[in-house]
Amino acid sequence: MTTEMTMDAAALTPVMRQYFAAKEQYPDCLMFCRIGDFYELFYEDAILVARELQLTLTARDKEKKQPMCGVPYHAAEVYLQRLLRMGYRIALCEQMEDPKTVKTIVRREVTRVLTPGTAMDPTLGAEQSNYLASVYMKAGCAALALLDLSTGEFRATEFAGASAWAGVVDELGRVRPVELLYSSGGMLGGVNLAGESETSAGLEAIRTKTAVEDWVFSAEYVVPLLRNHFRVHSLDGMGLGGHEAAAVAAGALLHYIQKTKQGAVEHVDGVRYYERSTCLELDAVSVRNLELVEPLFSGESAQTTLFYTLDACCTPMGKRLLRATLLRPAHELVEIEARLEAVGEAMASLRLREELRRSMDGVLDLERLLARVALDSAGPREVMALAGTLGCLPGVVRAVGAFEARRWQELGESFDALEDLHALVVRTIAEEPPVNFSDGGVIRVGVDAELDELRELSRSGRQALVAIEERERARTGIGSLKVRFNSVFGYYLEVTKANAKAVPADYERKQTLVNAERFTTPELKEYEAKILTAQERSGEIERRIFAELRAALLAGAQRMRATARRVAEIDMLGCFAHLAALRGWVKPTIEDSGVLEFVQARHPVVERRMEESGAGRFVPNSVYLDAEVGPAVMLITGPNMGGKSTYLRQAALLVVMAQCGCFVPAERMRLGLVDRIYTRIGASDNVARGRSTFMVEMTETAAILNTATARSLVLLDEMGRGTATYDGLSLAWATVEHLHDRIGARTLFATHYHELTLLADRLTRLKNLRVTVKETATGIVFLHTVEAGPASKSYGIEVARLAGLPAAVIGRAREVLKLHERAETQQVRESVAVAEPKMQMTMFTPLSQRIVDRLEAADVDGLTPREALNLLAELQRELKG
Ligand SMILES: Nc1ncnc2c1ncn2[C@@H]1O[C@H](COP(=O)(O)OP(=O)(O)OP(=O)(O)O)[C@@H](O)[C@H]1O
Repeated sequence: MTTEMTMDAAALTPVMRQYFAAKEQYPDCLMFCRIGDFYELFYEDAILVARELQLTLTARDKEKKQPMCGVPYHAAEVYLQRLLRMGYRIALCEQMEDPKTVKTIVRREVTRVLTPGTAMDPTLGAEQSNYLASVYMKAGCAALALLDLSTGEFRATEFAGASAWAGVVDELGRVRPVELLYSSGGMLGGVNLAGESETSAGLEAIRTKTAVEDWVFSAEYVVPLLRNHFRVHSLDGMGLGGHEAAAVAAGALLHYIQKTKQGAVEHVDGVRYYERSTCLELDAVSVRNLELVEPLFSGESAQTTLFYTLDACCTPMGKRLLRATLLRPAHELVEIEARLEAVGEAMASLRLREELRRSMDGVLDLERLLARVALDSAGPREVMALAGTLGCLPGVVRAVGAFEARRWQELGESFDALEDLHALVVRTIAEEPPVNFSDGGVIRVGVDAELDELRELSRSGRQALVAIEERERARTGIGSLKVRFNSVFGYYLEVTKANAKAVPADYERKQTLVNAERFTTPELKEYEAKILTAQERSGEIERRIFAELRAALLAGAQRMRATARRVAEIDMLGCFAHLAALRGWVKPTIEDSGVLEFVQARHPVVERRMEESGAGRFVPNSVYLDAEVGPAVMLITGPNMGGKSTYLRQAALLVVMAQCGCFVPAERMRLGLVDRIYTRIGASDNVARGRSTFMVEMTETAAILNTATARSLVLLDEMGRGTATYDGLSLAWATVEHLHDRIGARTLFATHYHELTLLADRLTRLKNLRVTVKETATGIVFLHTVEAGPASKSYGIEVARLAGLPAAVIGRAREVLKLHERAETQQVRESVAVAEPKMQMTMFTPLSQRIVDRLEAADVDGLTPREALNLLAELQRELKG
């Protein structure tokens, strides 16, 4: 608030005083102040919102010192959502009394705070999540908690050691929360959240970062808070025992939800401790590079993602689980095999598979409907939709029961079909309830005797009115006379102006309009009172019964969420089976070894896109890697556009799919469990964020070399391209050696440096592969097959010719290339020699070292010419031996 505005505050109207009081409580929120039919904003908020939403800025006073703008109450939702999407926080300051009944100014209070992480965005896609995150760091340990209020999913994790914070940032980069909470006094606030470190891309993407008071982040405060909310004695059962930091992060989230008054959040009925090591780890860079769930560049079509290609799920829960699974594929043999077995069985029977998938046809978003019931934003129609979904569940269990695989059996046996809850809703709510409560008729006939009686009363009352209308028409002879109702005047008799003369003396005038006169009679008043009281009372009863129903449903929240999880898994496995059958995919063999083998495999996304666009057929390829006995490193050379990147990505995607429990597009695949996939692929768009491409590349490479294990899969594409040729070559060279000698990870290394292919002579577990081309009279044709051996030449100039570079430039480039190749061959011979440690040693035998020492010791200035000549002769003698 500026000084000028504070001064104004002294002479404020009562409404403005209320406004300032609210604003003081929620200084970081845009204050939407309800005044009559509008939400009004004032001062800086008004200026900002008018600009962001292109609203007209007005003022409350003549001098224009109190800027103001507003949006109509009934259309506010759209505006609020737009601001939330921009990352703003909003406080709703509502009228707490009915203006009609209050003589003085109505009381106003902030009833709810909307923030990107707490508000439900109605346009949120079924497969998307709306995570609110919170981070907490204490000595050597960094914790992260995530909550999706739209489904009730709530989990927390911890990272330890020197790279604990990097772990949190990486997880944030993968999960992409919309809002992040951190301790206002914590070190994170100042240092890392400002986005200073190289690894903070995960943080930069989060628009809304909210500082929460420091004291909230303490076990003393949050542990009882969590225990009370979940109604448990100890948090150990949720896996939080011994994970105090994770509990603190989770507790801070719960505190925030309560502080921002999100209403009843019974559907948030537990928090789960999770560990990343139980899954195949994918860092944020790889998730992005491999386009697992989002296209590489935002705004591009999502059709390039693995998620898009694999999503044949029938339910929103299935879609969300598929997406989450792609980000965290399994790393346990037993788990993966259980899924593959289930998929295989469902794939084998078209009839049973179709029955299973059809059984989920009517299943809507159980978790989100439940969340709406909990947050009290569900109307009668939503509750009926929930019932519709509950009604489908017995069919789902039946369909699952037809299978024999262990996983299907487990899912079927633990499946709670929630028949009691379904029956309860159906028993209580009318078959086709109105959208709004005020219309009445939400509760089914027969549920409450008093309600039925009152309804009968108002029905007969309305019939009586029809009778009155008819009788009065006959009595007055006015054919157009009508009995009508409005909320201000109640029931009345309406007569057109022209007929006003014929009105009898016992009519009491109520209101005069341009064309008509309105009257009442004592009899009409009496019926009016009867009908209105009956309606009011039945409204009360309907609301009470609805609230009871809501409470009963919420009491079953935990069961519903457990069922939703089962539906999600059934759906995802059904989807995998469907794809396997449709596209002829095969079951991968998973084992505990260092092997990665696929035969005649295809890139699932590229293949599908080629099919859809009619761009020809994808050429299948094979690979064989074995970290234990070799070959562990494959060096892939070949022309641009030859298919190197596609080959690399294909390997990673197949590993991800297999470890998710999905069949794969190949003739055969054998996979020793992969603990982590690392990718360093192509140029990223970090340049736009002000970082050099080379710096990013080296940071990513450093992360790989420092953390990859013998069980990892490493993909390196075009390493070293961002710097001078020899720098790049040397770095790539040393990197390959390190991966080969020290780490022994399964590695695919695509490169333009042909010099590297010479490494195959020296590194026993390295092999060369090349993408092939056919040279024809008119130029080169890409065959896209991968075969053993190094590429014979670069073809870069050929590709440039295909791209349409002028003939003169192409000709000259060929000349320059020849010159360089001659010089380079020489240089490379030398570098191979240097790379051999043995040869390096021969430069410094003990003998020559003595000569060097003597030369170094000689006092050149003090030597006479004769002494110098003697020394020289002596040294020469020694050398000649
Ligand atoms: N096996 C394949 N079958 C059919 N088309 C393929 C195959 N592999 C790649 N392609 C197509 O060839 C084109 C080039 O592939 P890719 O980008 O993988 O080549 P590259 O060798 O990595 O090129 P650069 O070195 O320029 O990055 C892409 O359009 C891709 O769809």
